[in-house]
Amino acid sequence: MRIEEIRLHRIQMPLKSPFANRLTVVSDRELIIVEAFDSEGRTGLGECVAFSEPWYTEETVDTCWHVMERFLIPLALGQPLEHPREVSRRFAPIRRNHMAKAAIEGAVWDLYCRRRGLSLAEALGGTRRRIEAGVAVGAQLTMDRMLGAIEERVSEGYRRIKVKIKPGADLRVLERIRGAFPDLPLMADANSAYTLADLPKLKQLDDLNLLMIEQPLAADDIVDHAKVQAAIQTPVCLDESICSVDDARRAIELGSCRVINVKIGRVGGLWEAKRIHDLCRERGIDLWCGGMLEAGVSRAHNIALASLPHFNLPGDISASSRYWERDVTVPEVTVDRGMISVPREPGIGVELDRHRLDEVTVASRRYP
Ligand SMILES: O=C(O)CCC(=O)c1ccccc1C(=O)O
Ligand SMILES: [Mg+2]
Repeated sequence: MRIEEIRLHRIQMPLKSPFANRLTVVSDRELIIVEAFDSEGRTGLGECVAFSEPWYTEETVDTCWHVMERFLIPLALGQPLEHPREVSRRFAPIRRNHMAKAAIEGAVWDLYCRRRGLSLAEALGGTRRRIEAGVAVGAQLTMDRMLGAIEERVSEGYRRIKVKIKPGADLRVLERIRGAFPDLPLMADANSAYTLADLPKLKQLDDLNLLMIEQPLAADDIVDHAKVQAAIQTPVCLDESICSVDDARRAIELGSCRVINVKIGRVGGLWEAKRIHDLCRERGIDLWCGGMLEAGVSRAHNIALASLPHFNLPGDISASSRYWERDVTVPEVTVDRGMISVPREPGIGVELDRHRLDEVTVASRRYP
């Protein structure tokens, strides 16, 4: 197969309600939708999940557009590709820029699958027909609102709730939530809010029966996380620290985590994500698929990935309606008694809603 043309669409969509964590508040989500075309005019879809500002990783919508336009798209166009796994090899001369790479690679996967009449889940080795849905609740202004937001998600059927914590809003908040929902599968994401000096506080979380604590320490650390995991009973999950299968291997060897949250964008694509899946299965490390407040294209990629057998915990994969009044893809993703169906149509199983895409597009370009 040859990629003859690539189109980028920069979009901006308001979230139904702002999503707050300790680092930022996201109200308007900017994203880049990627279309890759073969010579027969078939299309594959990708989505770049970088944010407008570099608070989660160093990439932004602008840096991704630049890196795709200037470096990645020229490498992707023209030369024949046998299989999407070759894309990451072709991008290897470009350092990092994982979200930019994953966006193009994702479009190539979708195109490859549509050409072959395979669903993305099948092509990746997925075995589940339905996956468990979990949901993240953003920081709230008051405790009552937090409990109300959780109640709402629980009544929608979500199988696991994640809340954001930071110093000053951690133990007390979690105790209140635990008091109101004694049996709820509950976890906390710190987005690097703590240091080793907070170890006594992190130990106190052990009484709360949390599924895990996500990314307590720095985004670039795996050494101190090993000290935390050795000192506490609650499983440590790494998010920001894992940017490749090699990062995952080193973290596992050091004992830095018992769980990994894999995000396709953060690790540079589906192929790398699948390799992390295979490694976690071999080493007995729990695994789930994270979220990026994404639109329907990336959501569809996540669902296909999470159908692999070792995704053994509910991820941050929620219904389209969790974040969007109207998404750029159809059909929308729905949650039925806490489960999401894995599409069986060729490719990612969703199409662009052109009318909606046009409504939210701020810039489009085609290459070459
Ligand atoms: O529901 C989602 O899409 C994920 C919510 C979430 O926690 C998150 C959202 C944006 C960036 C980072 C994170 C995170 O997992 O740390
Ligand atoms: Mg996280």
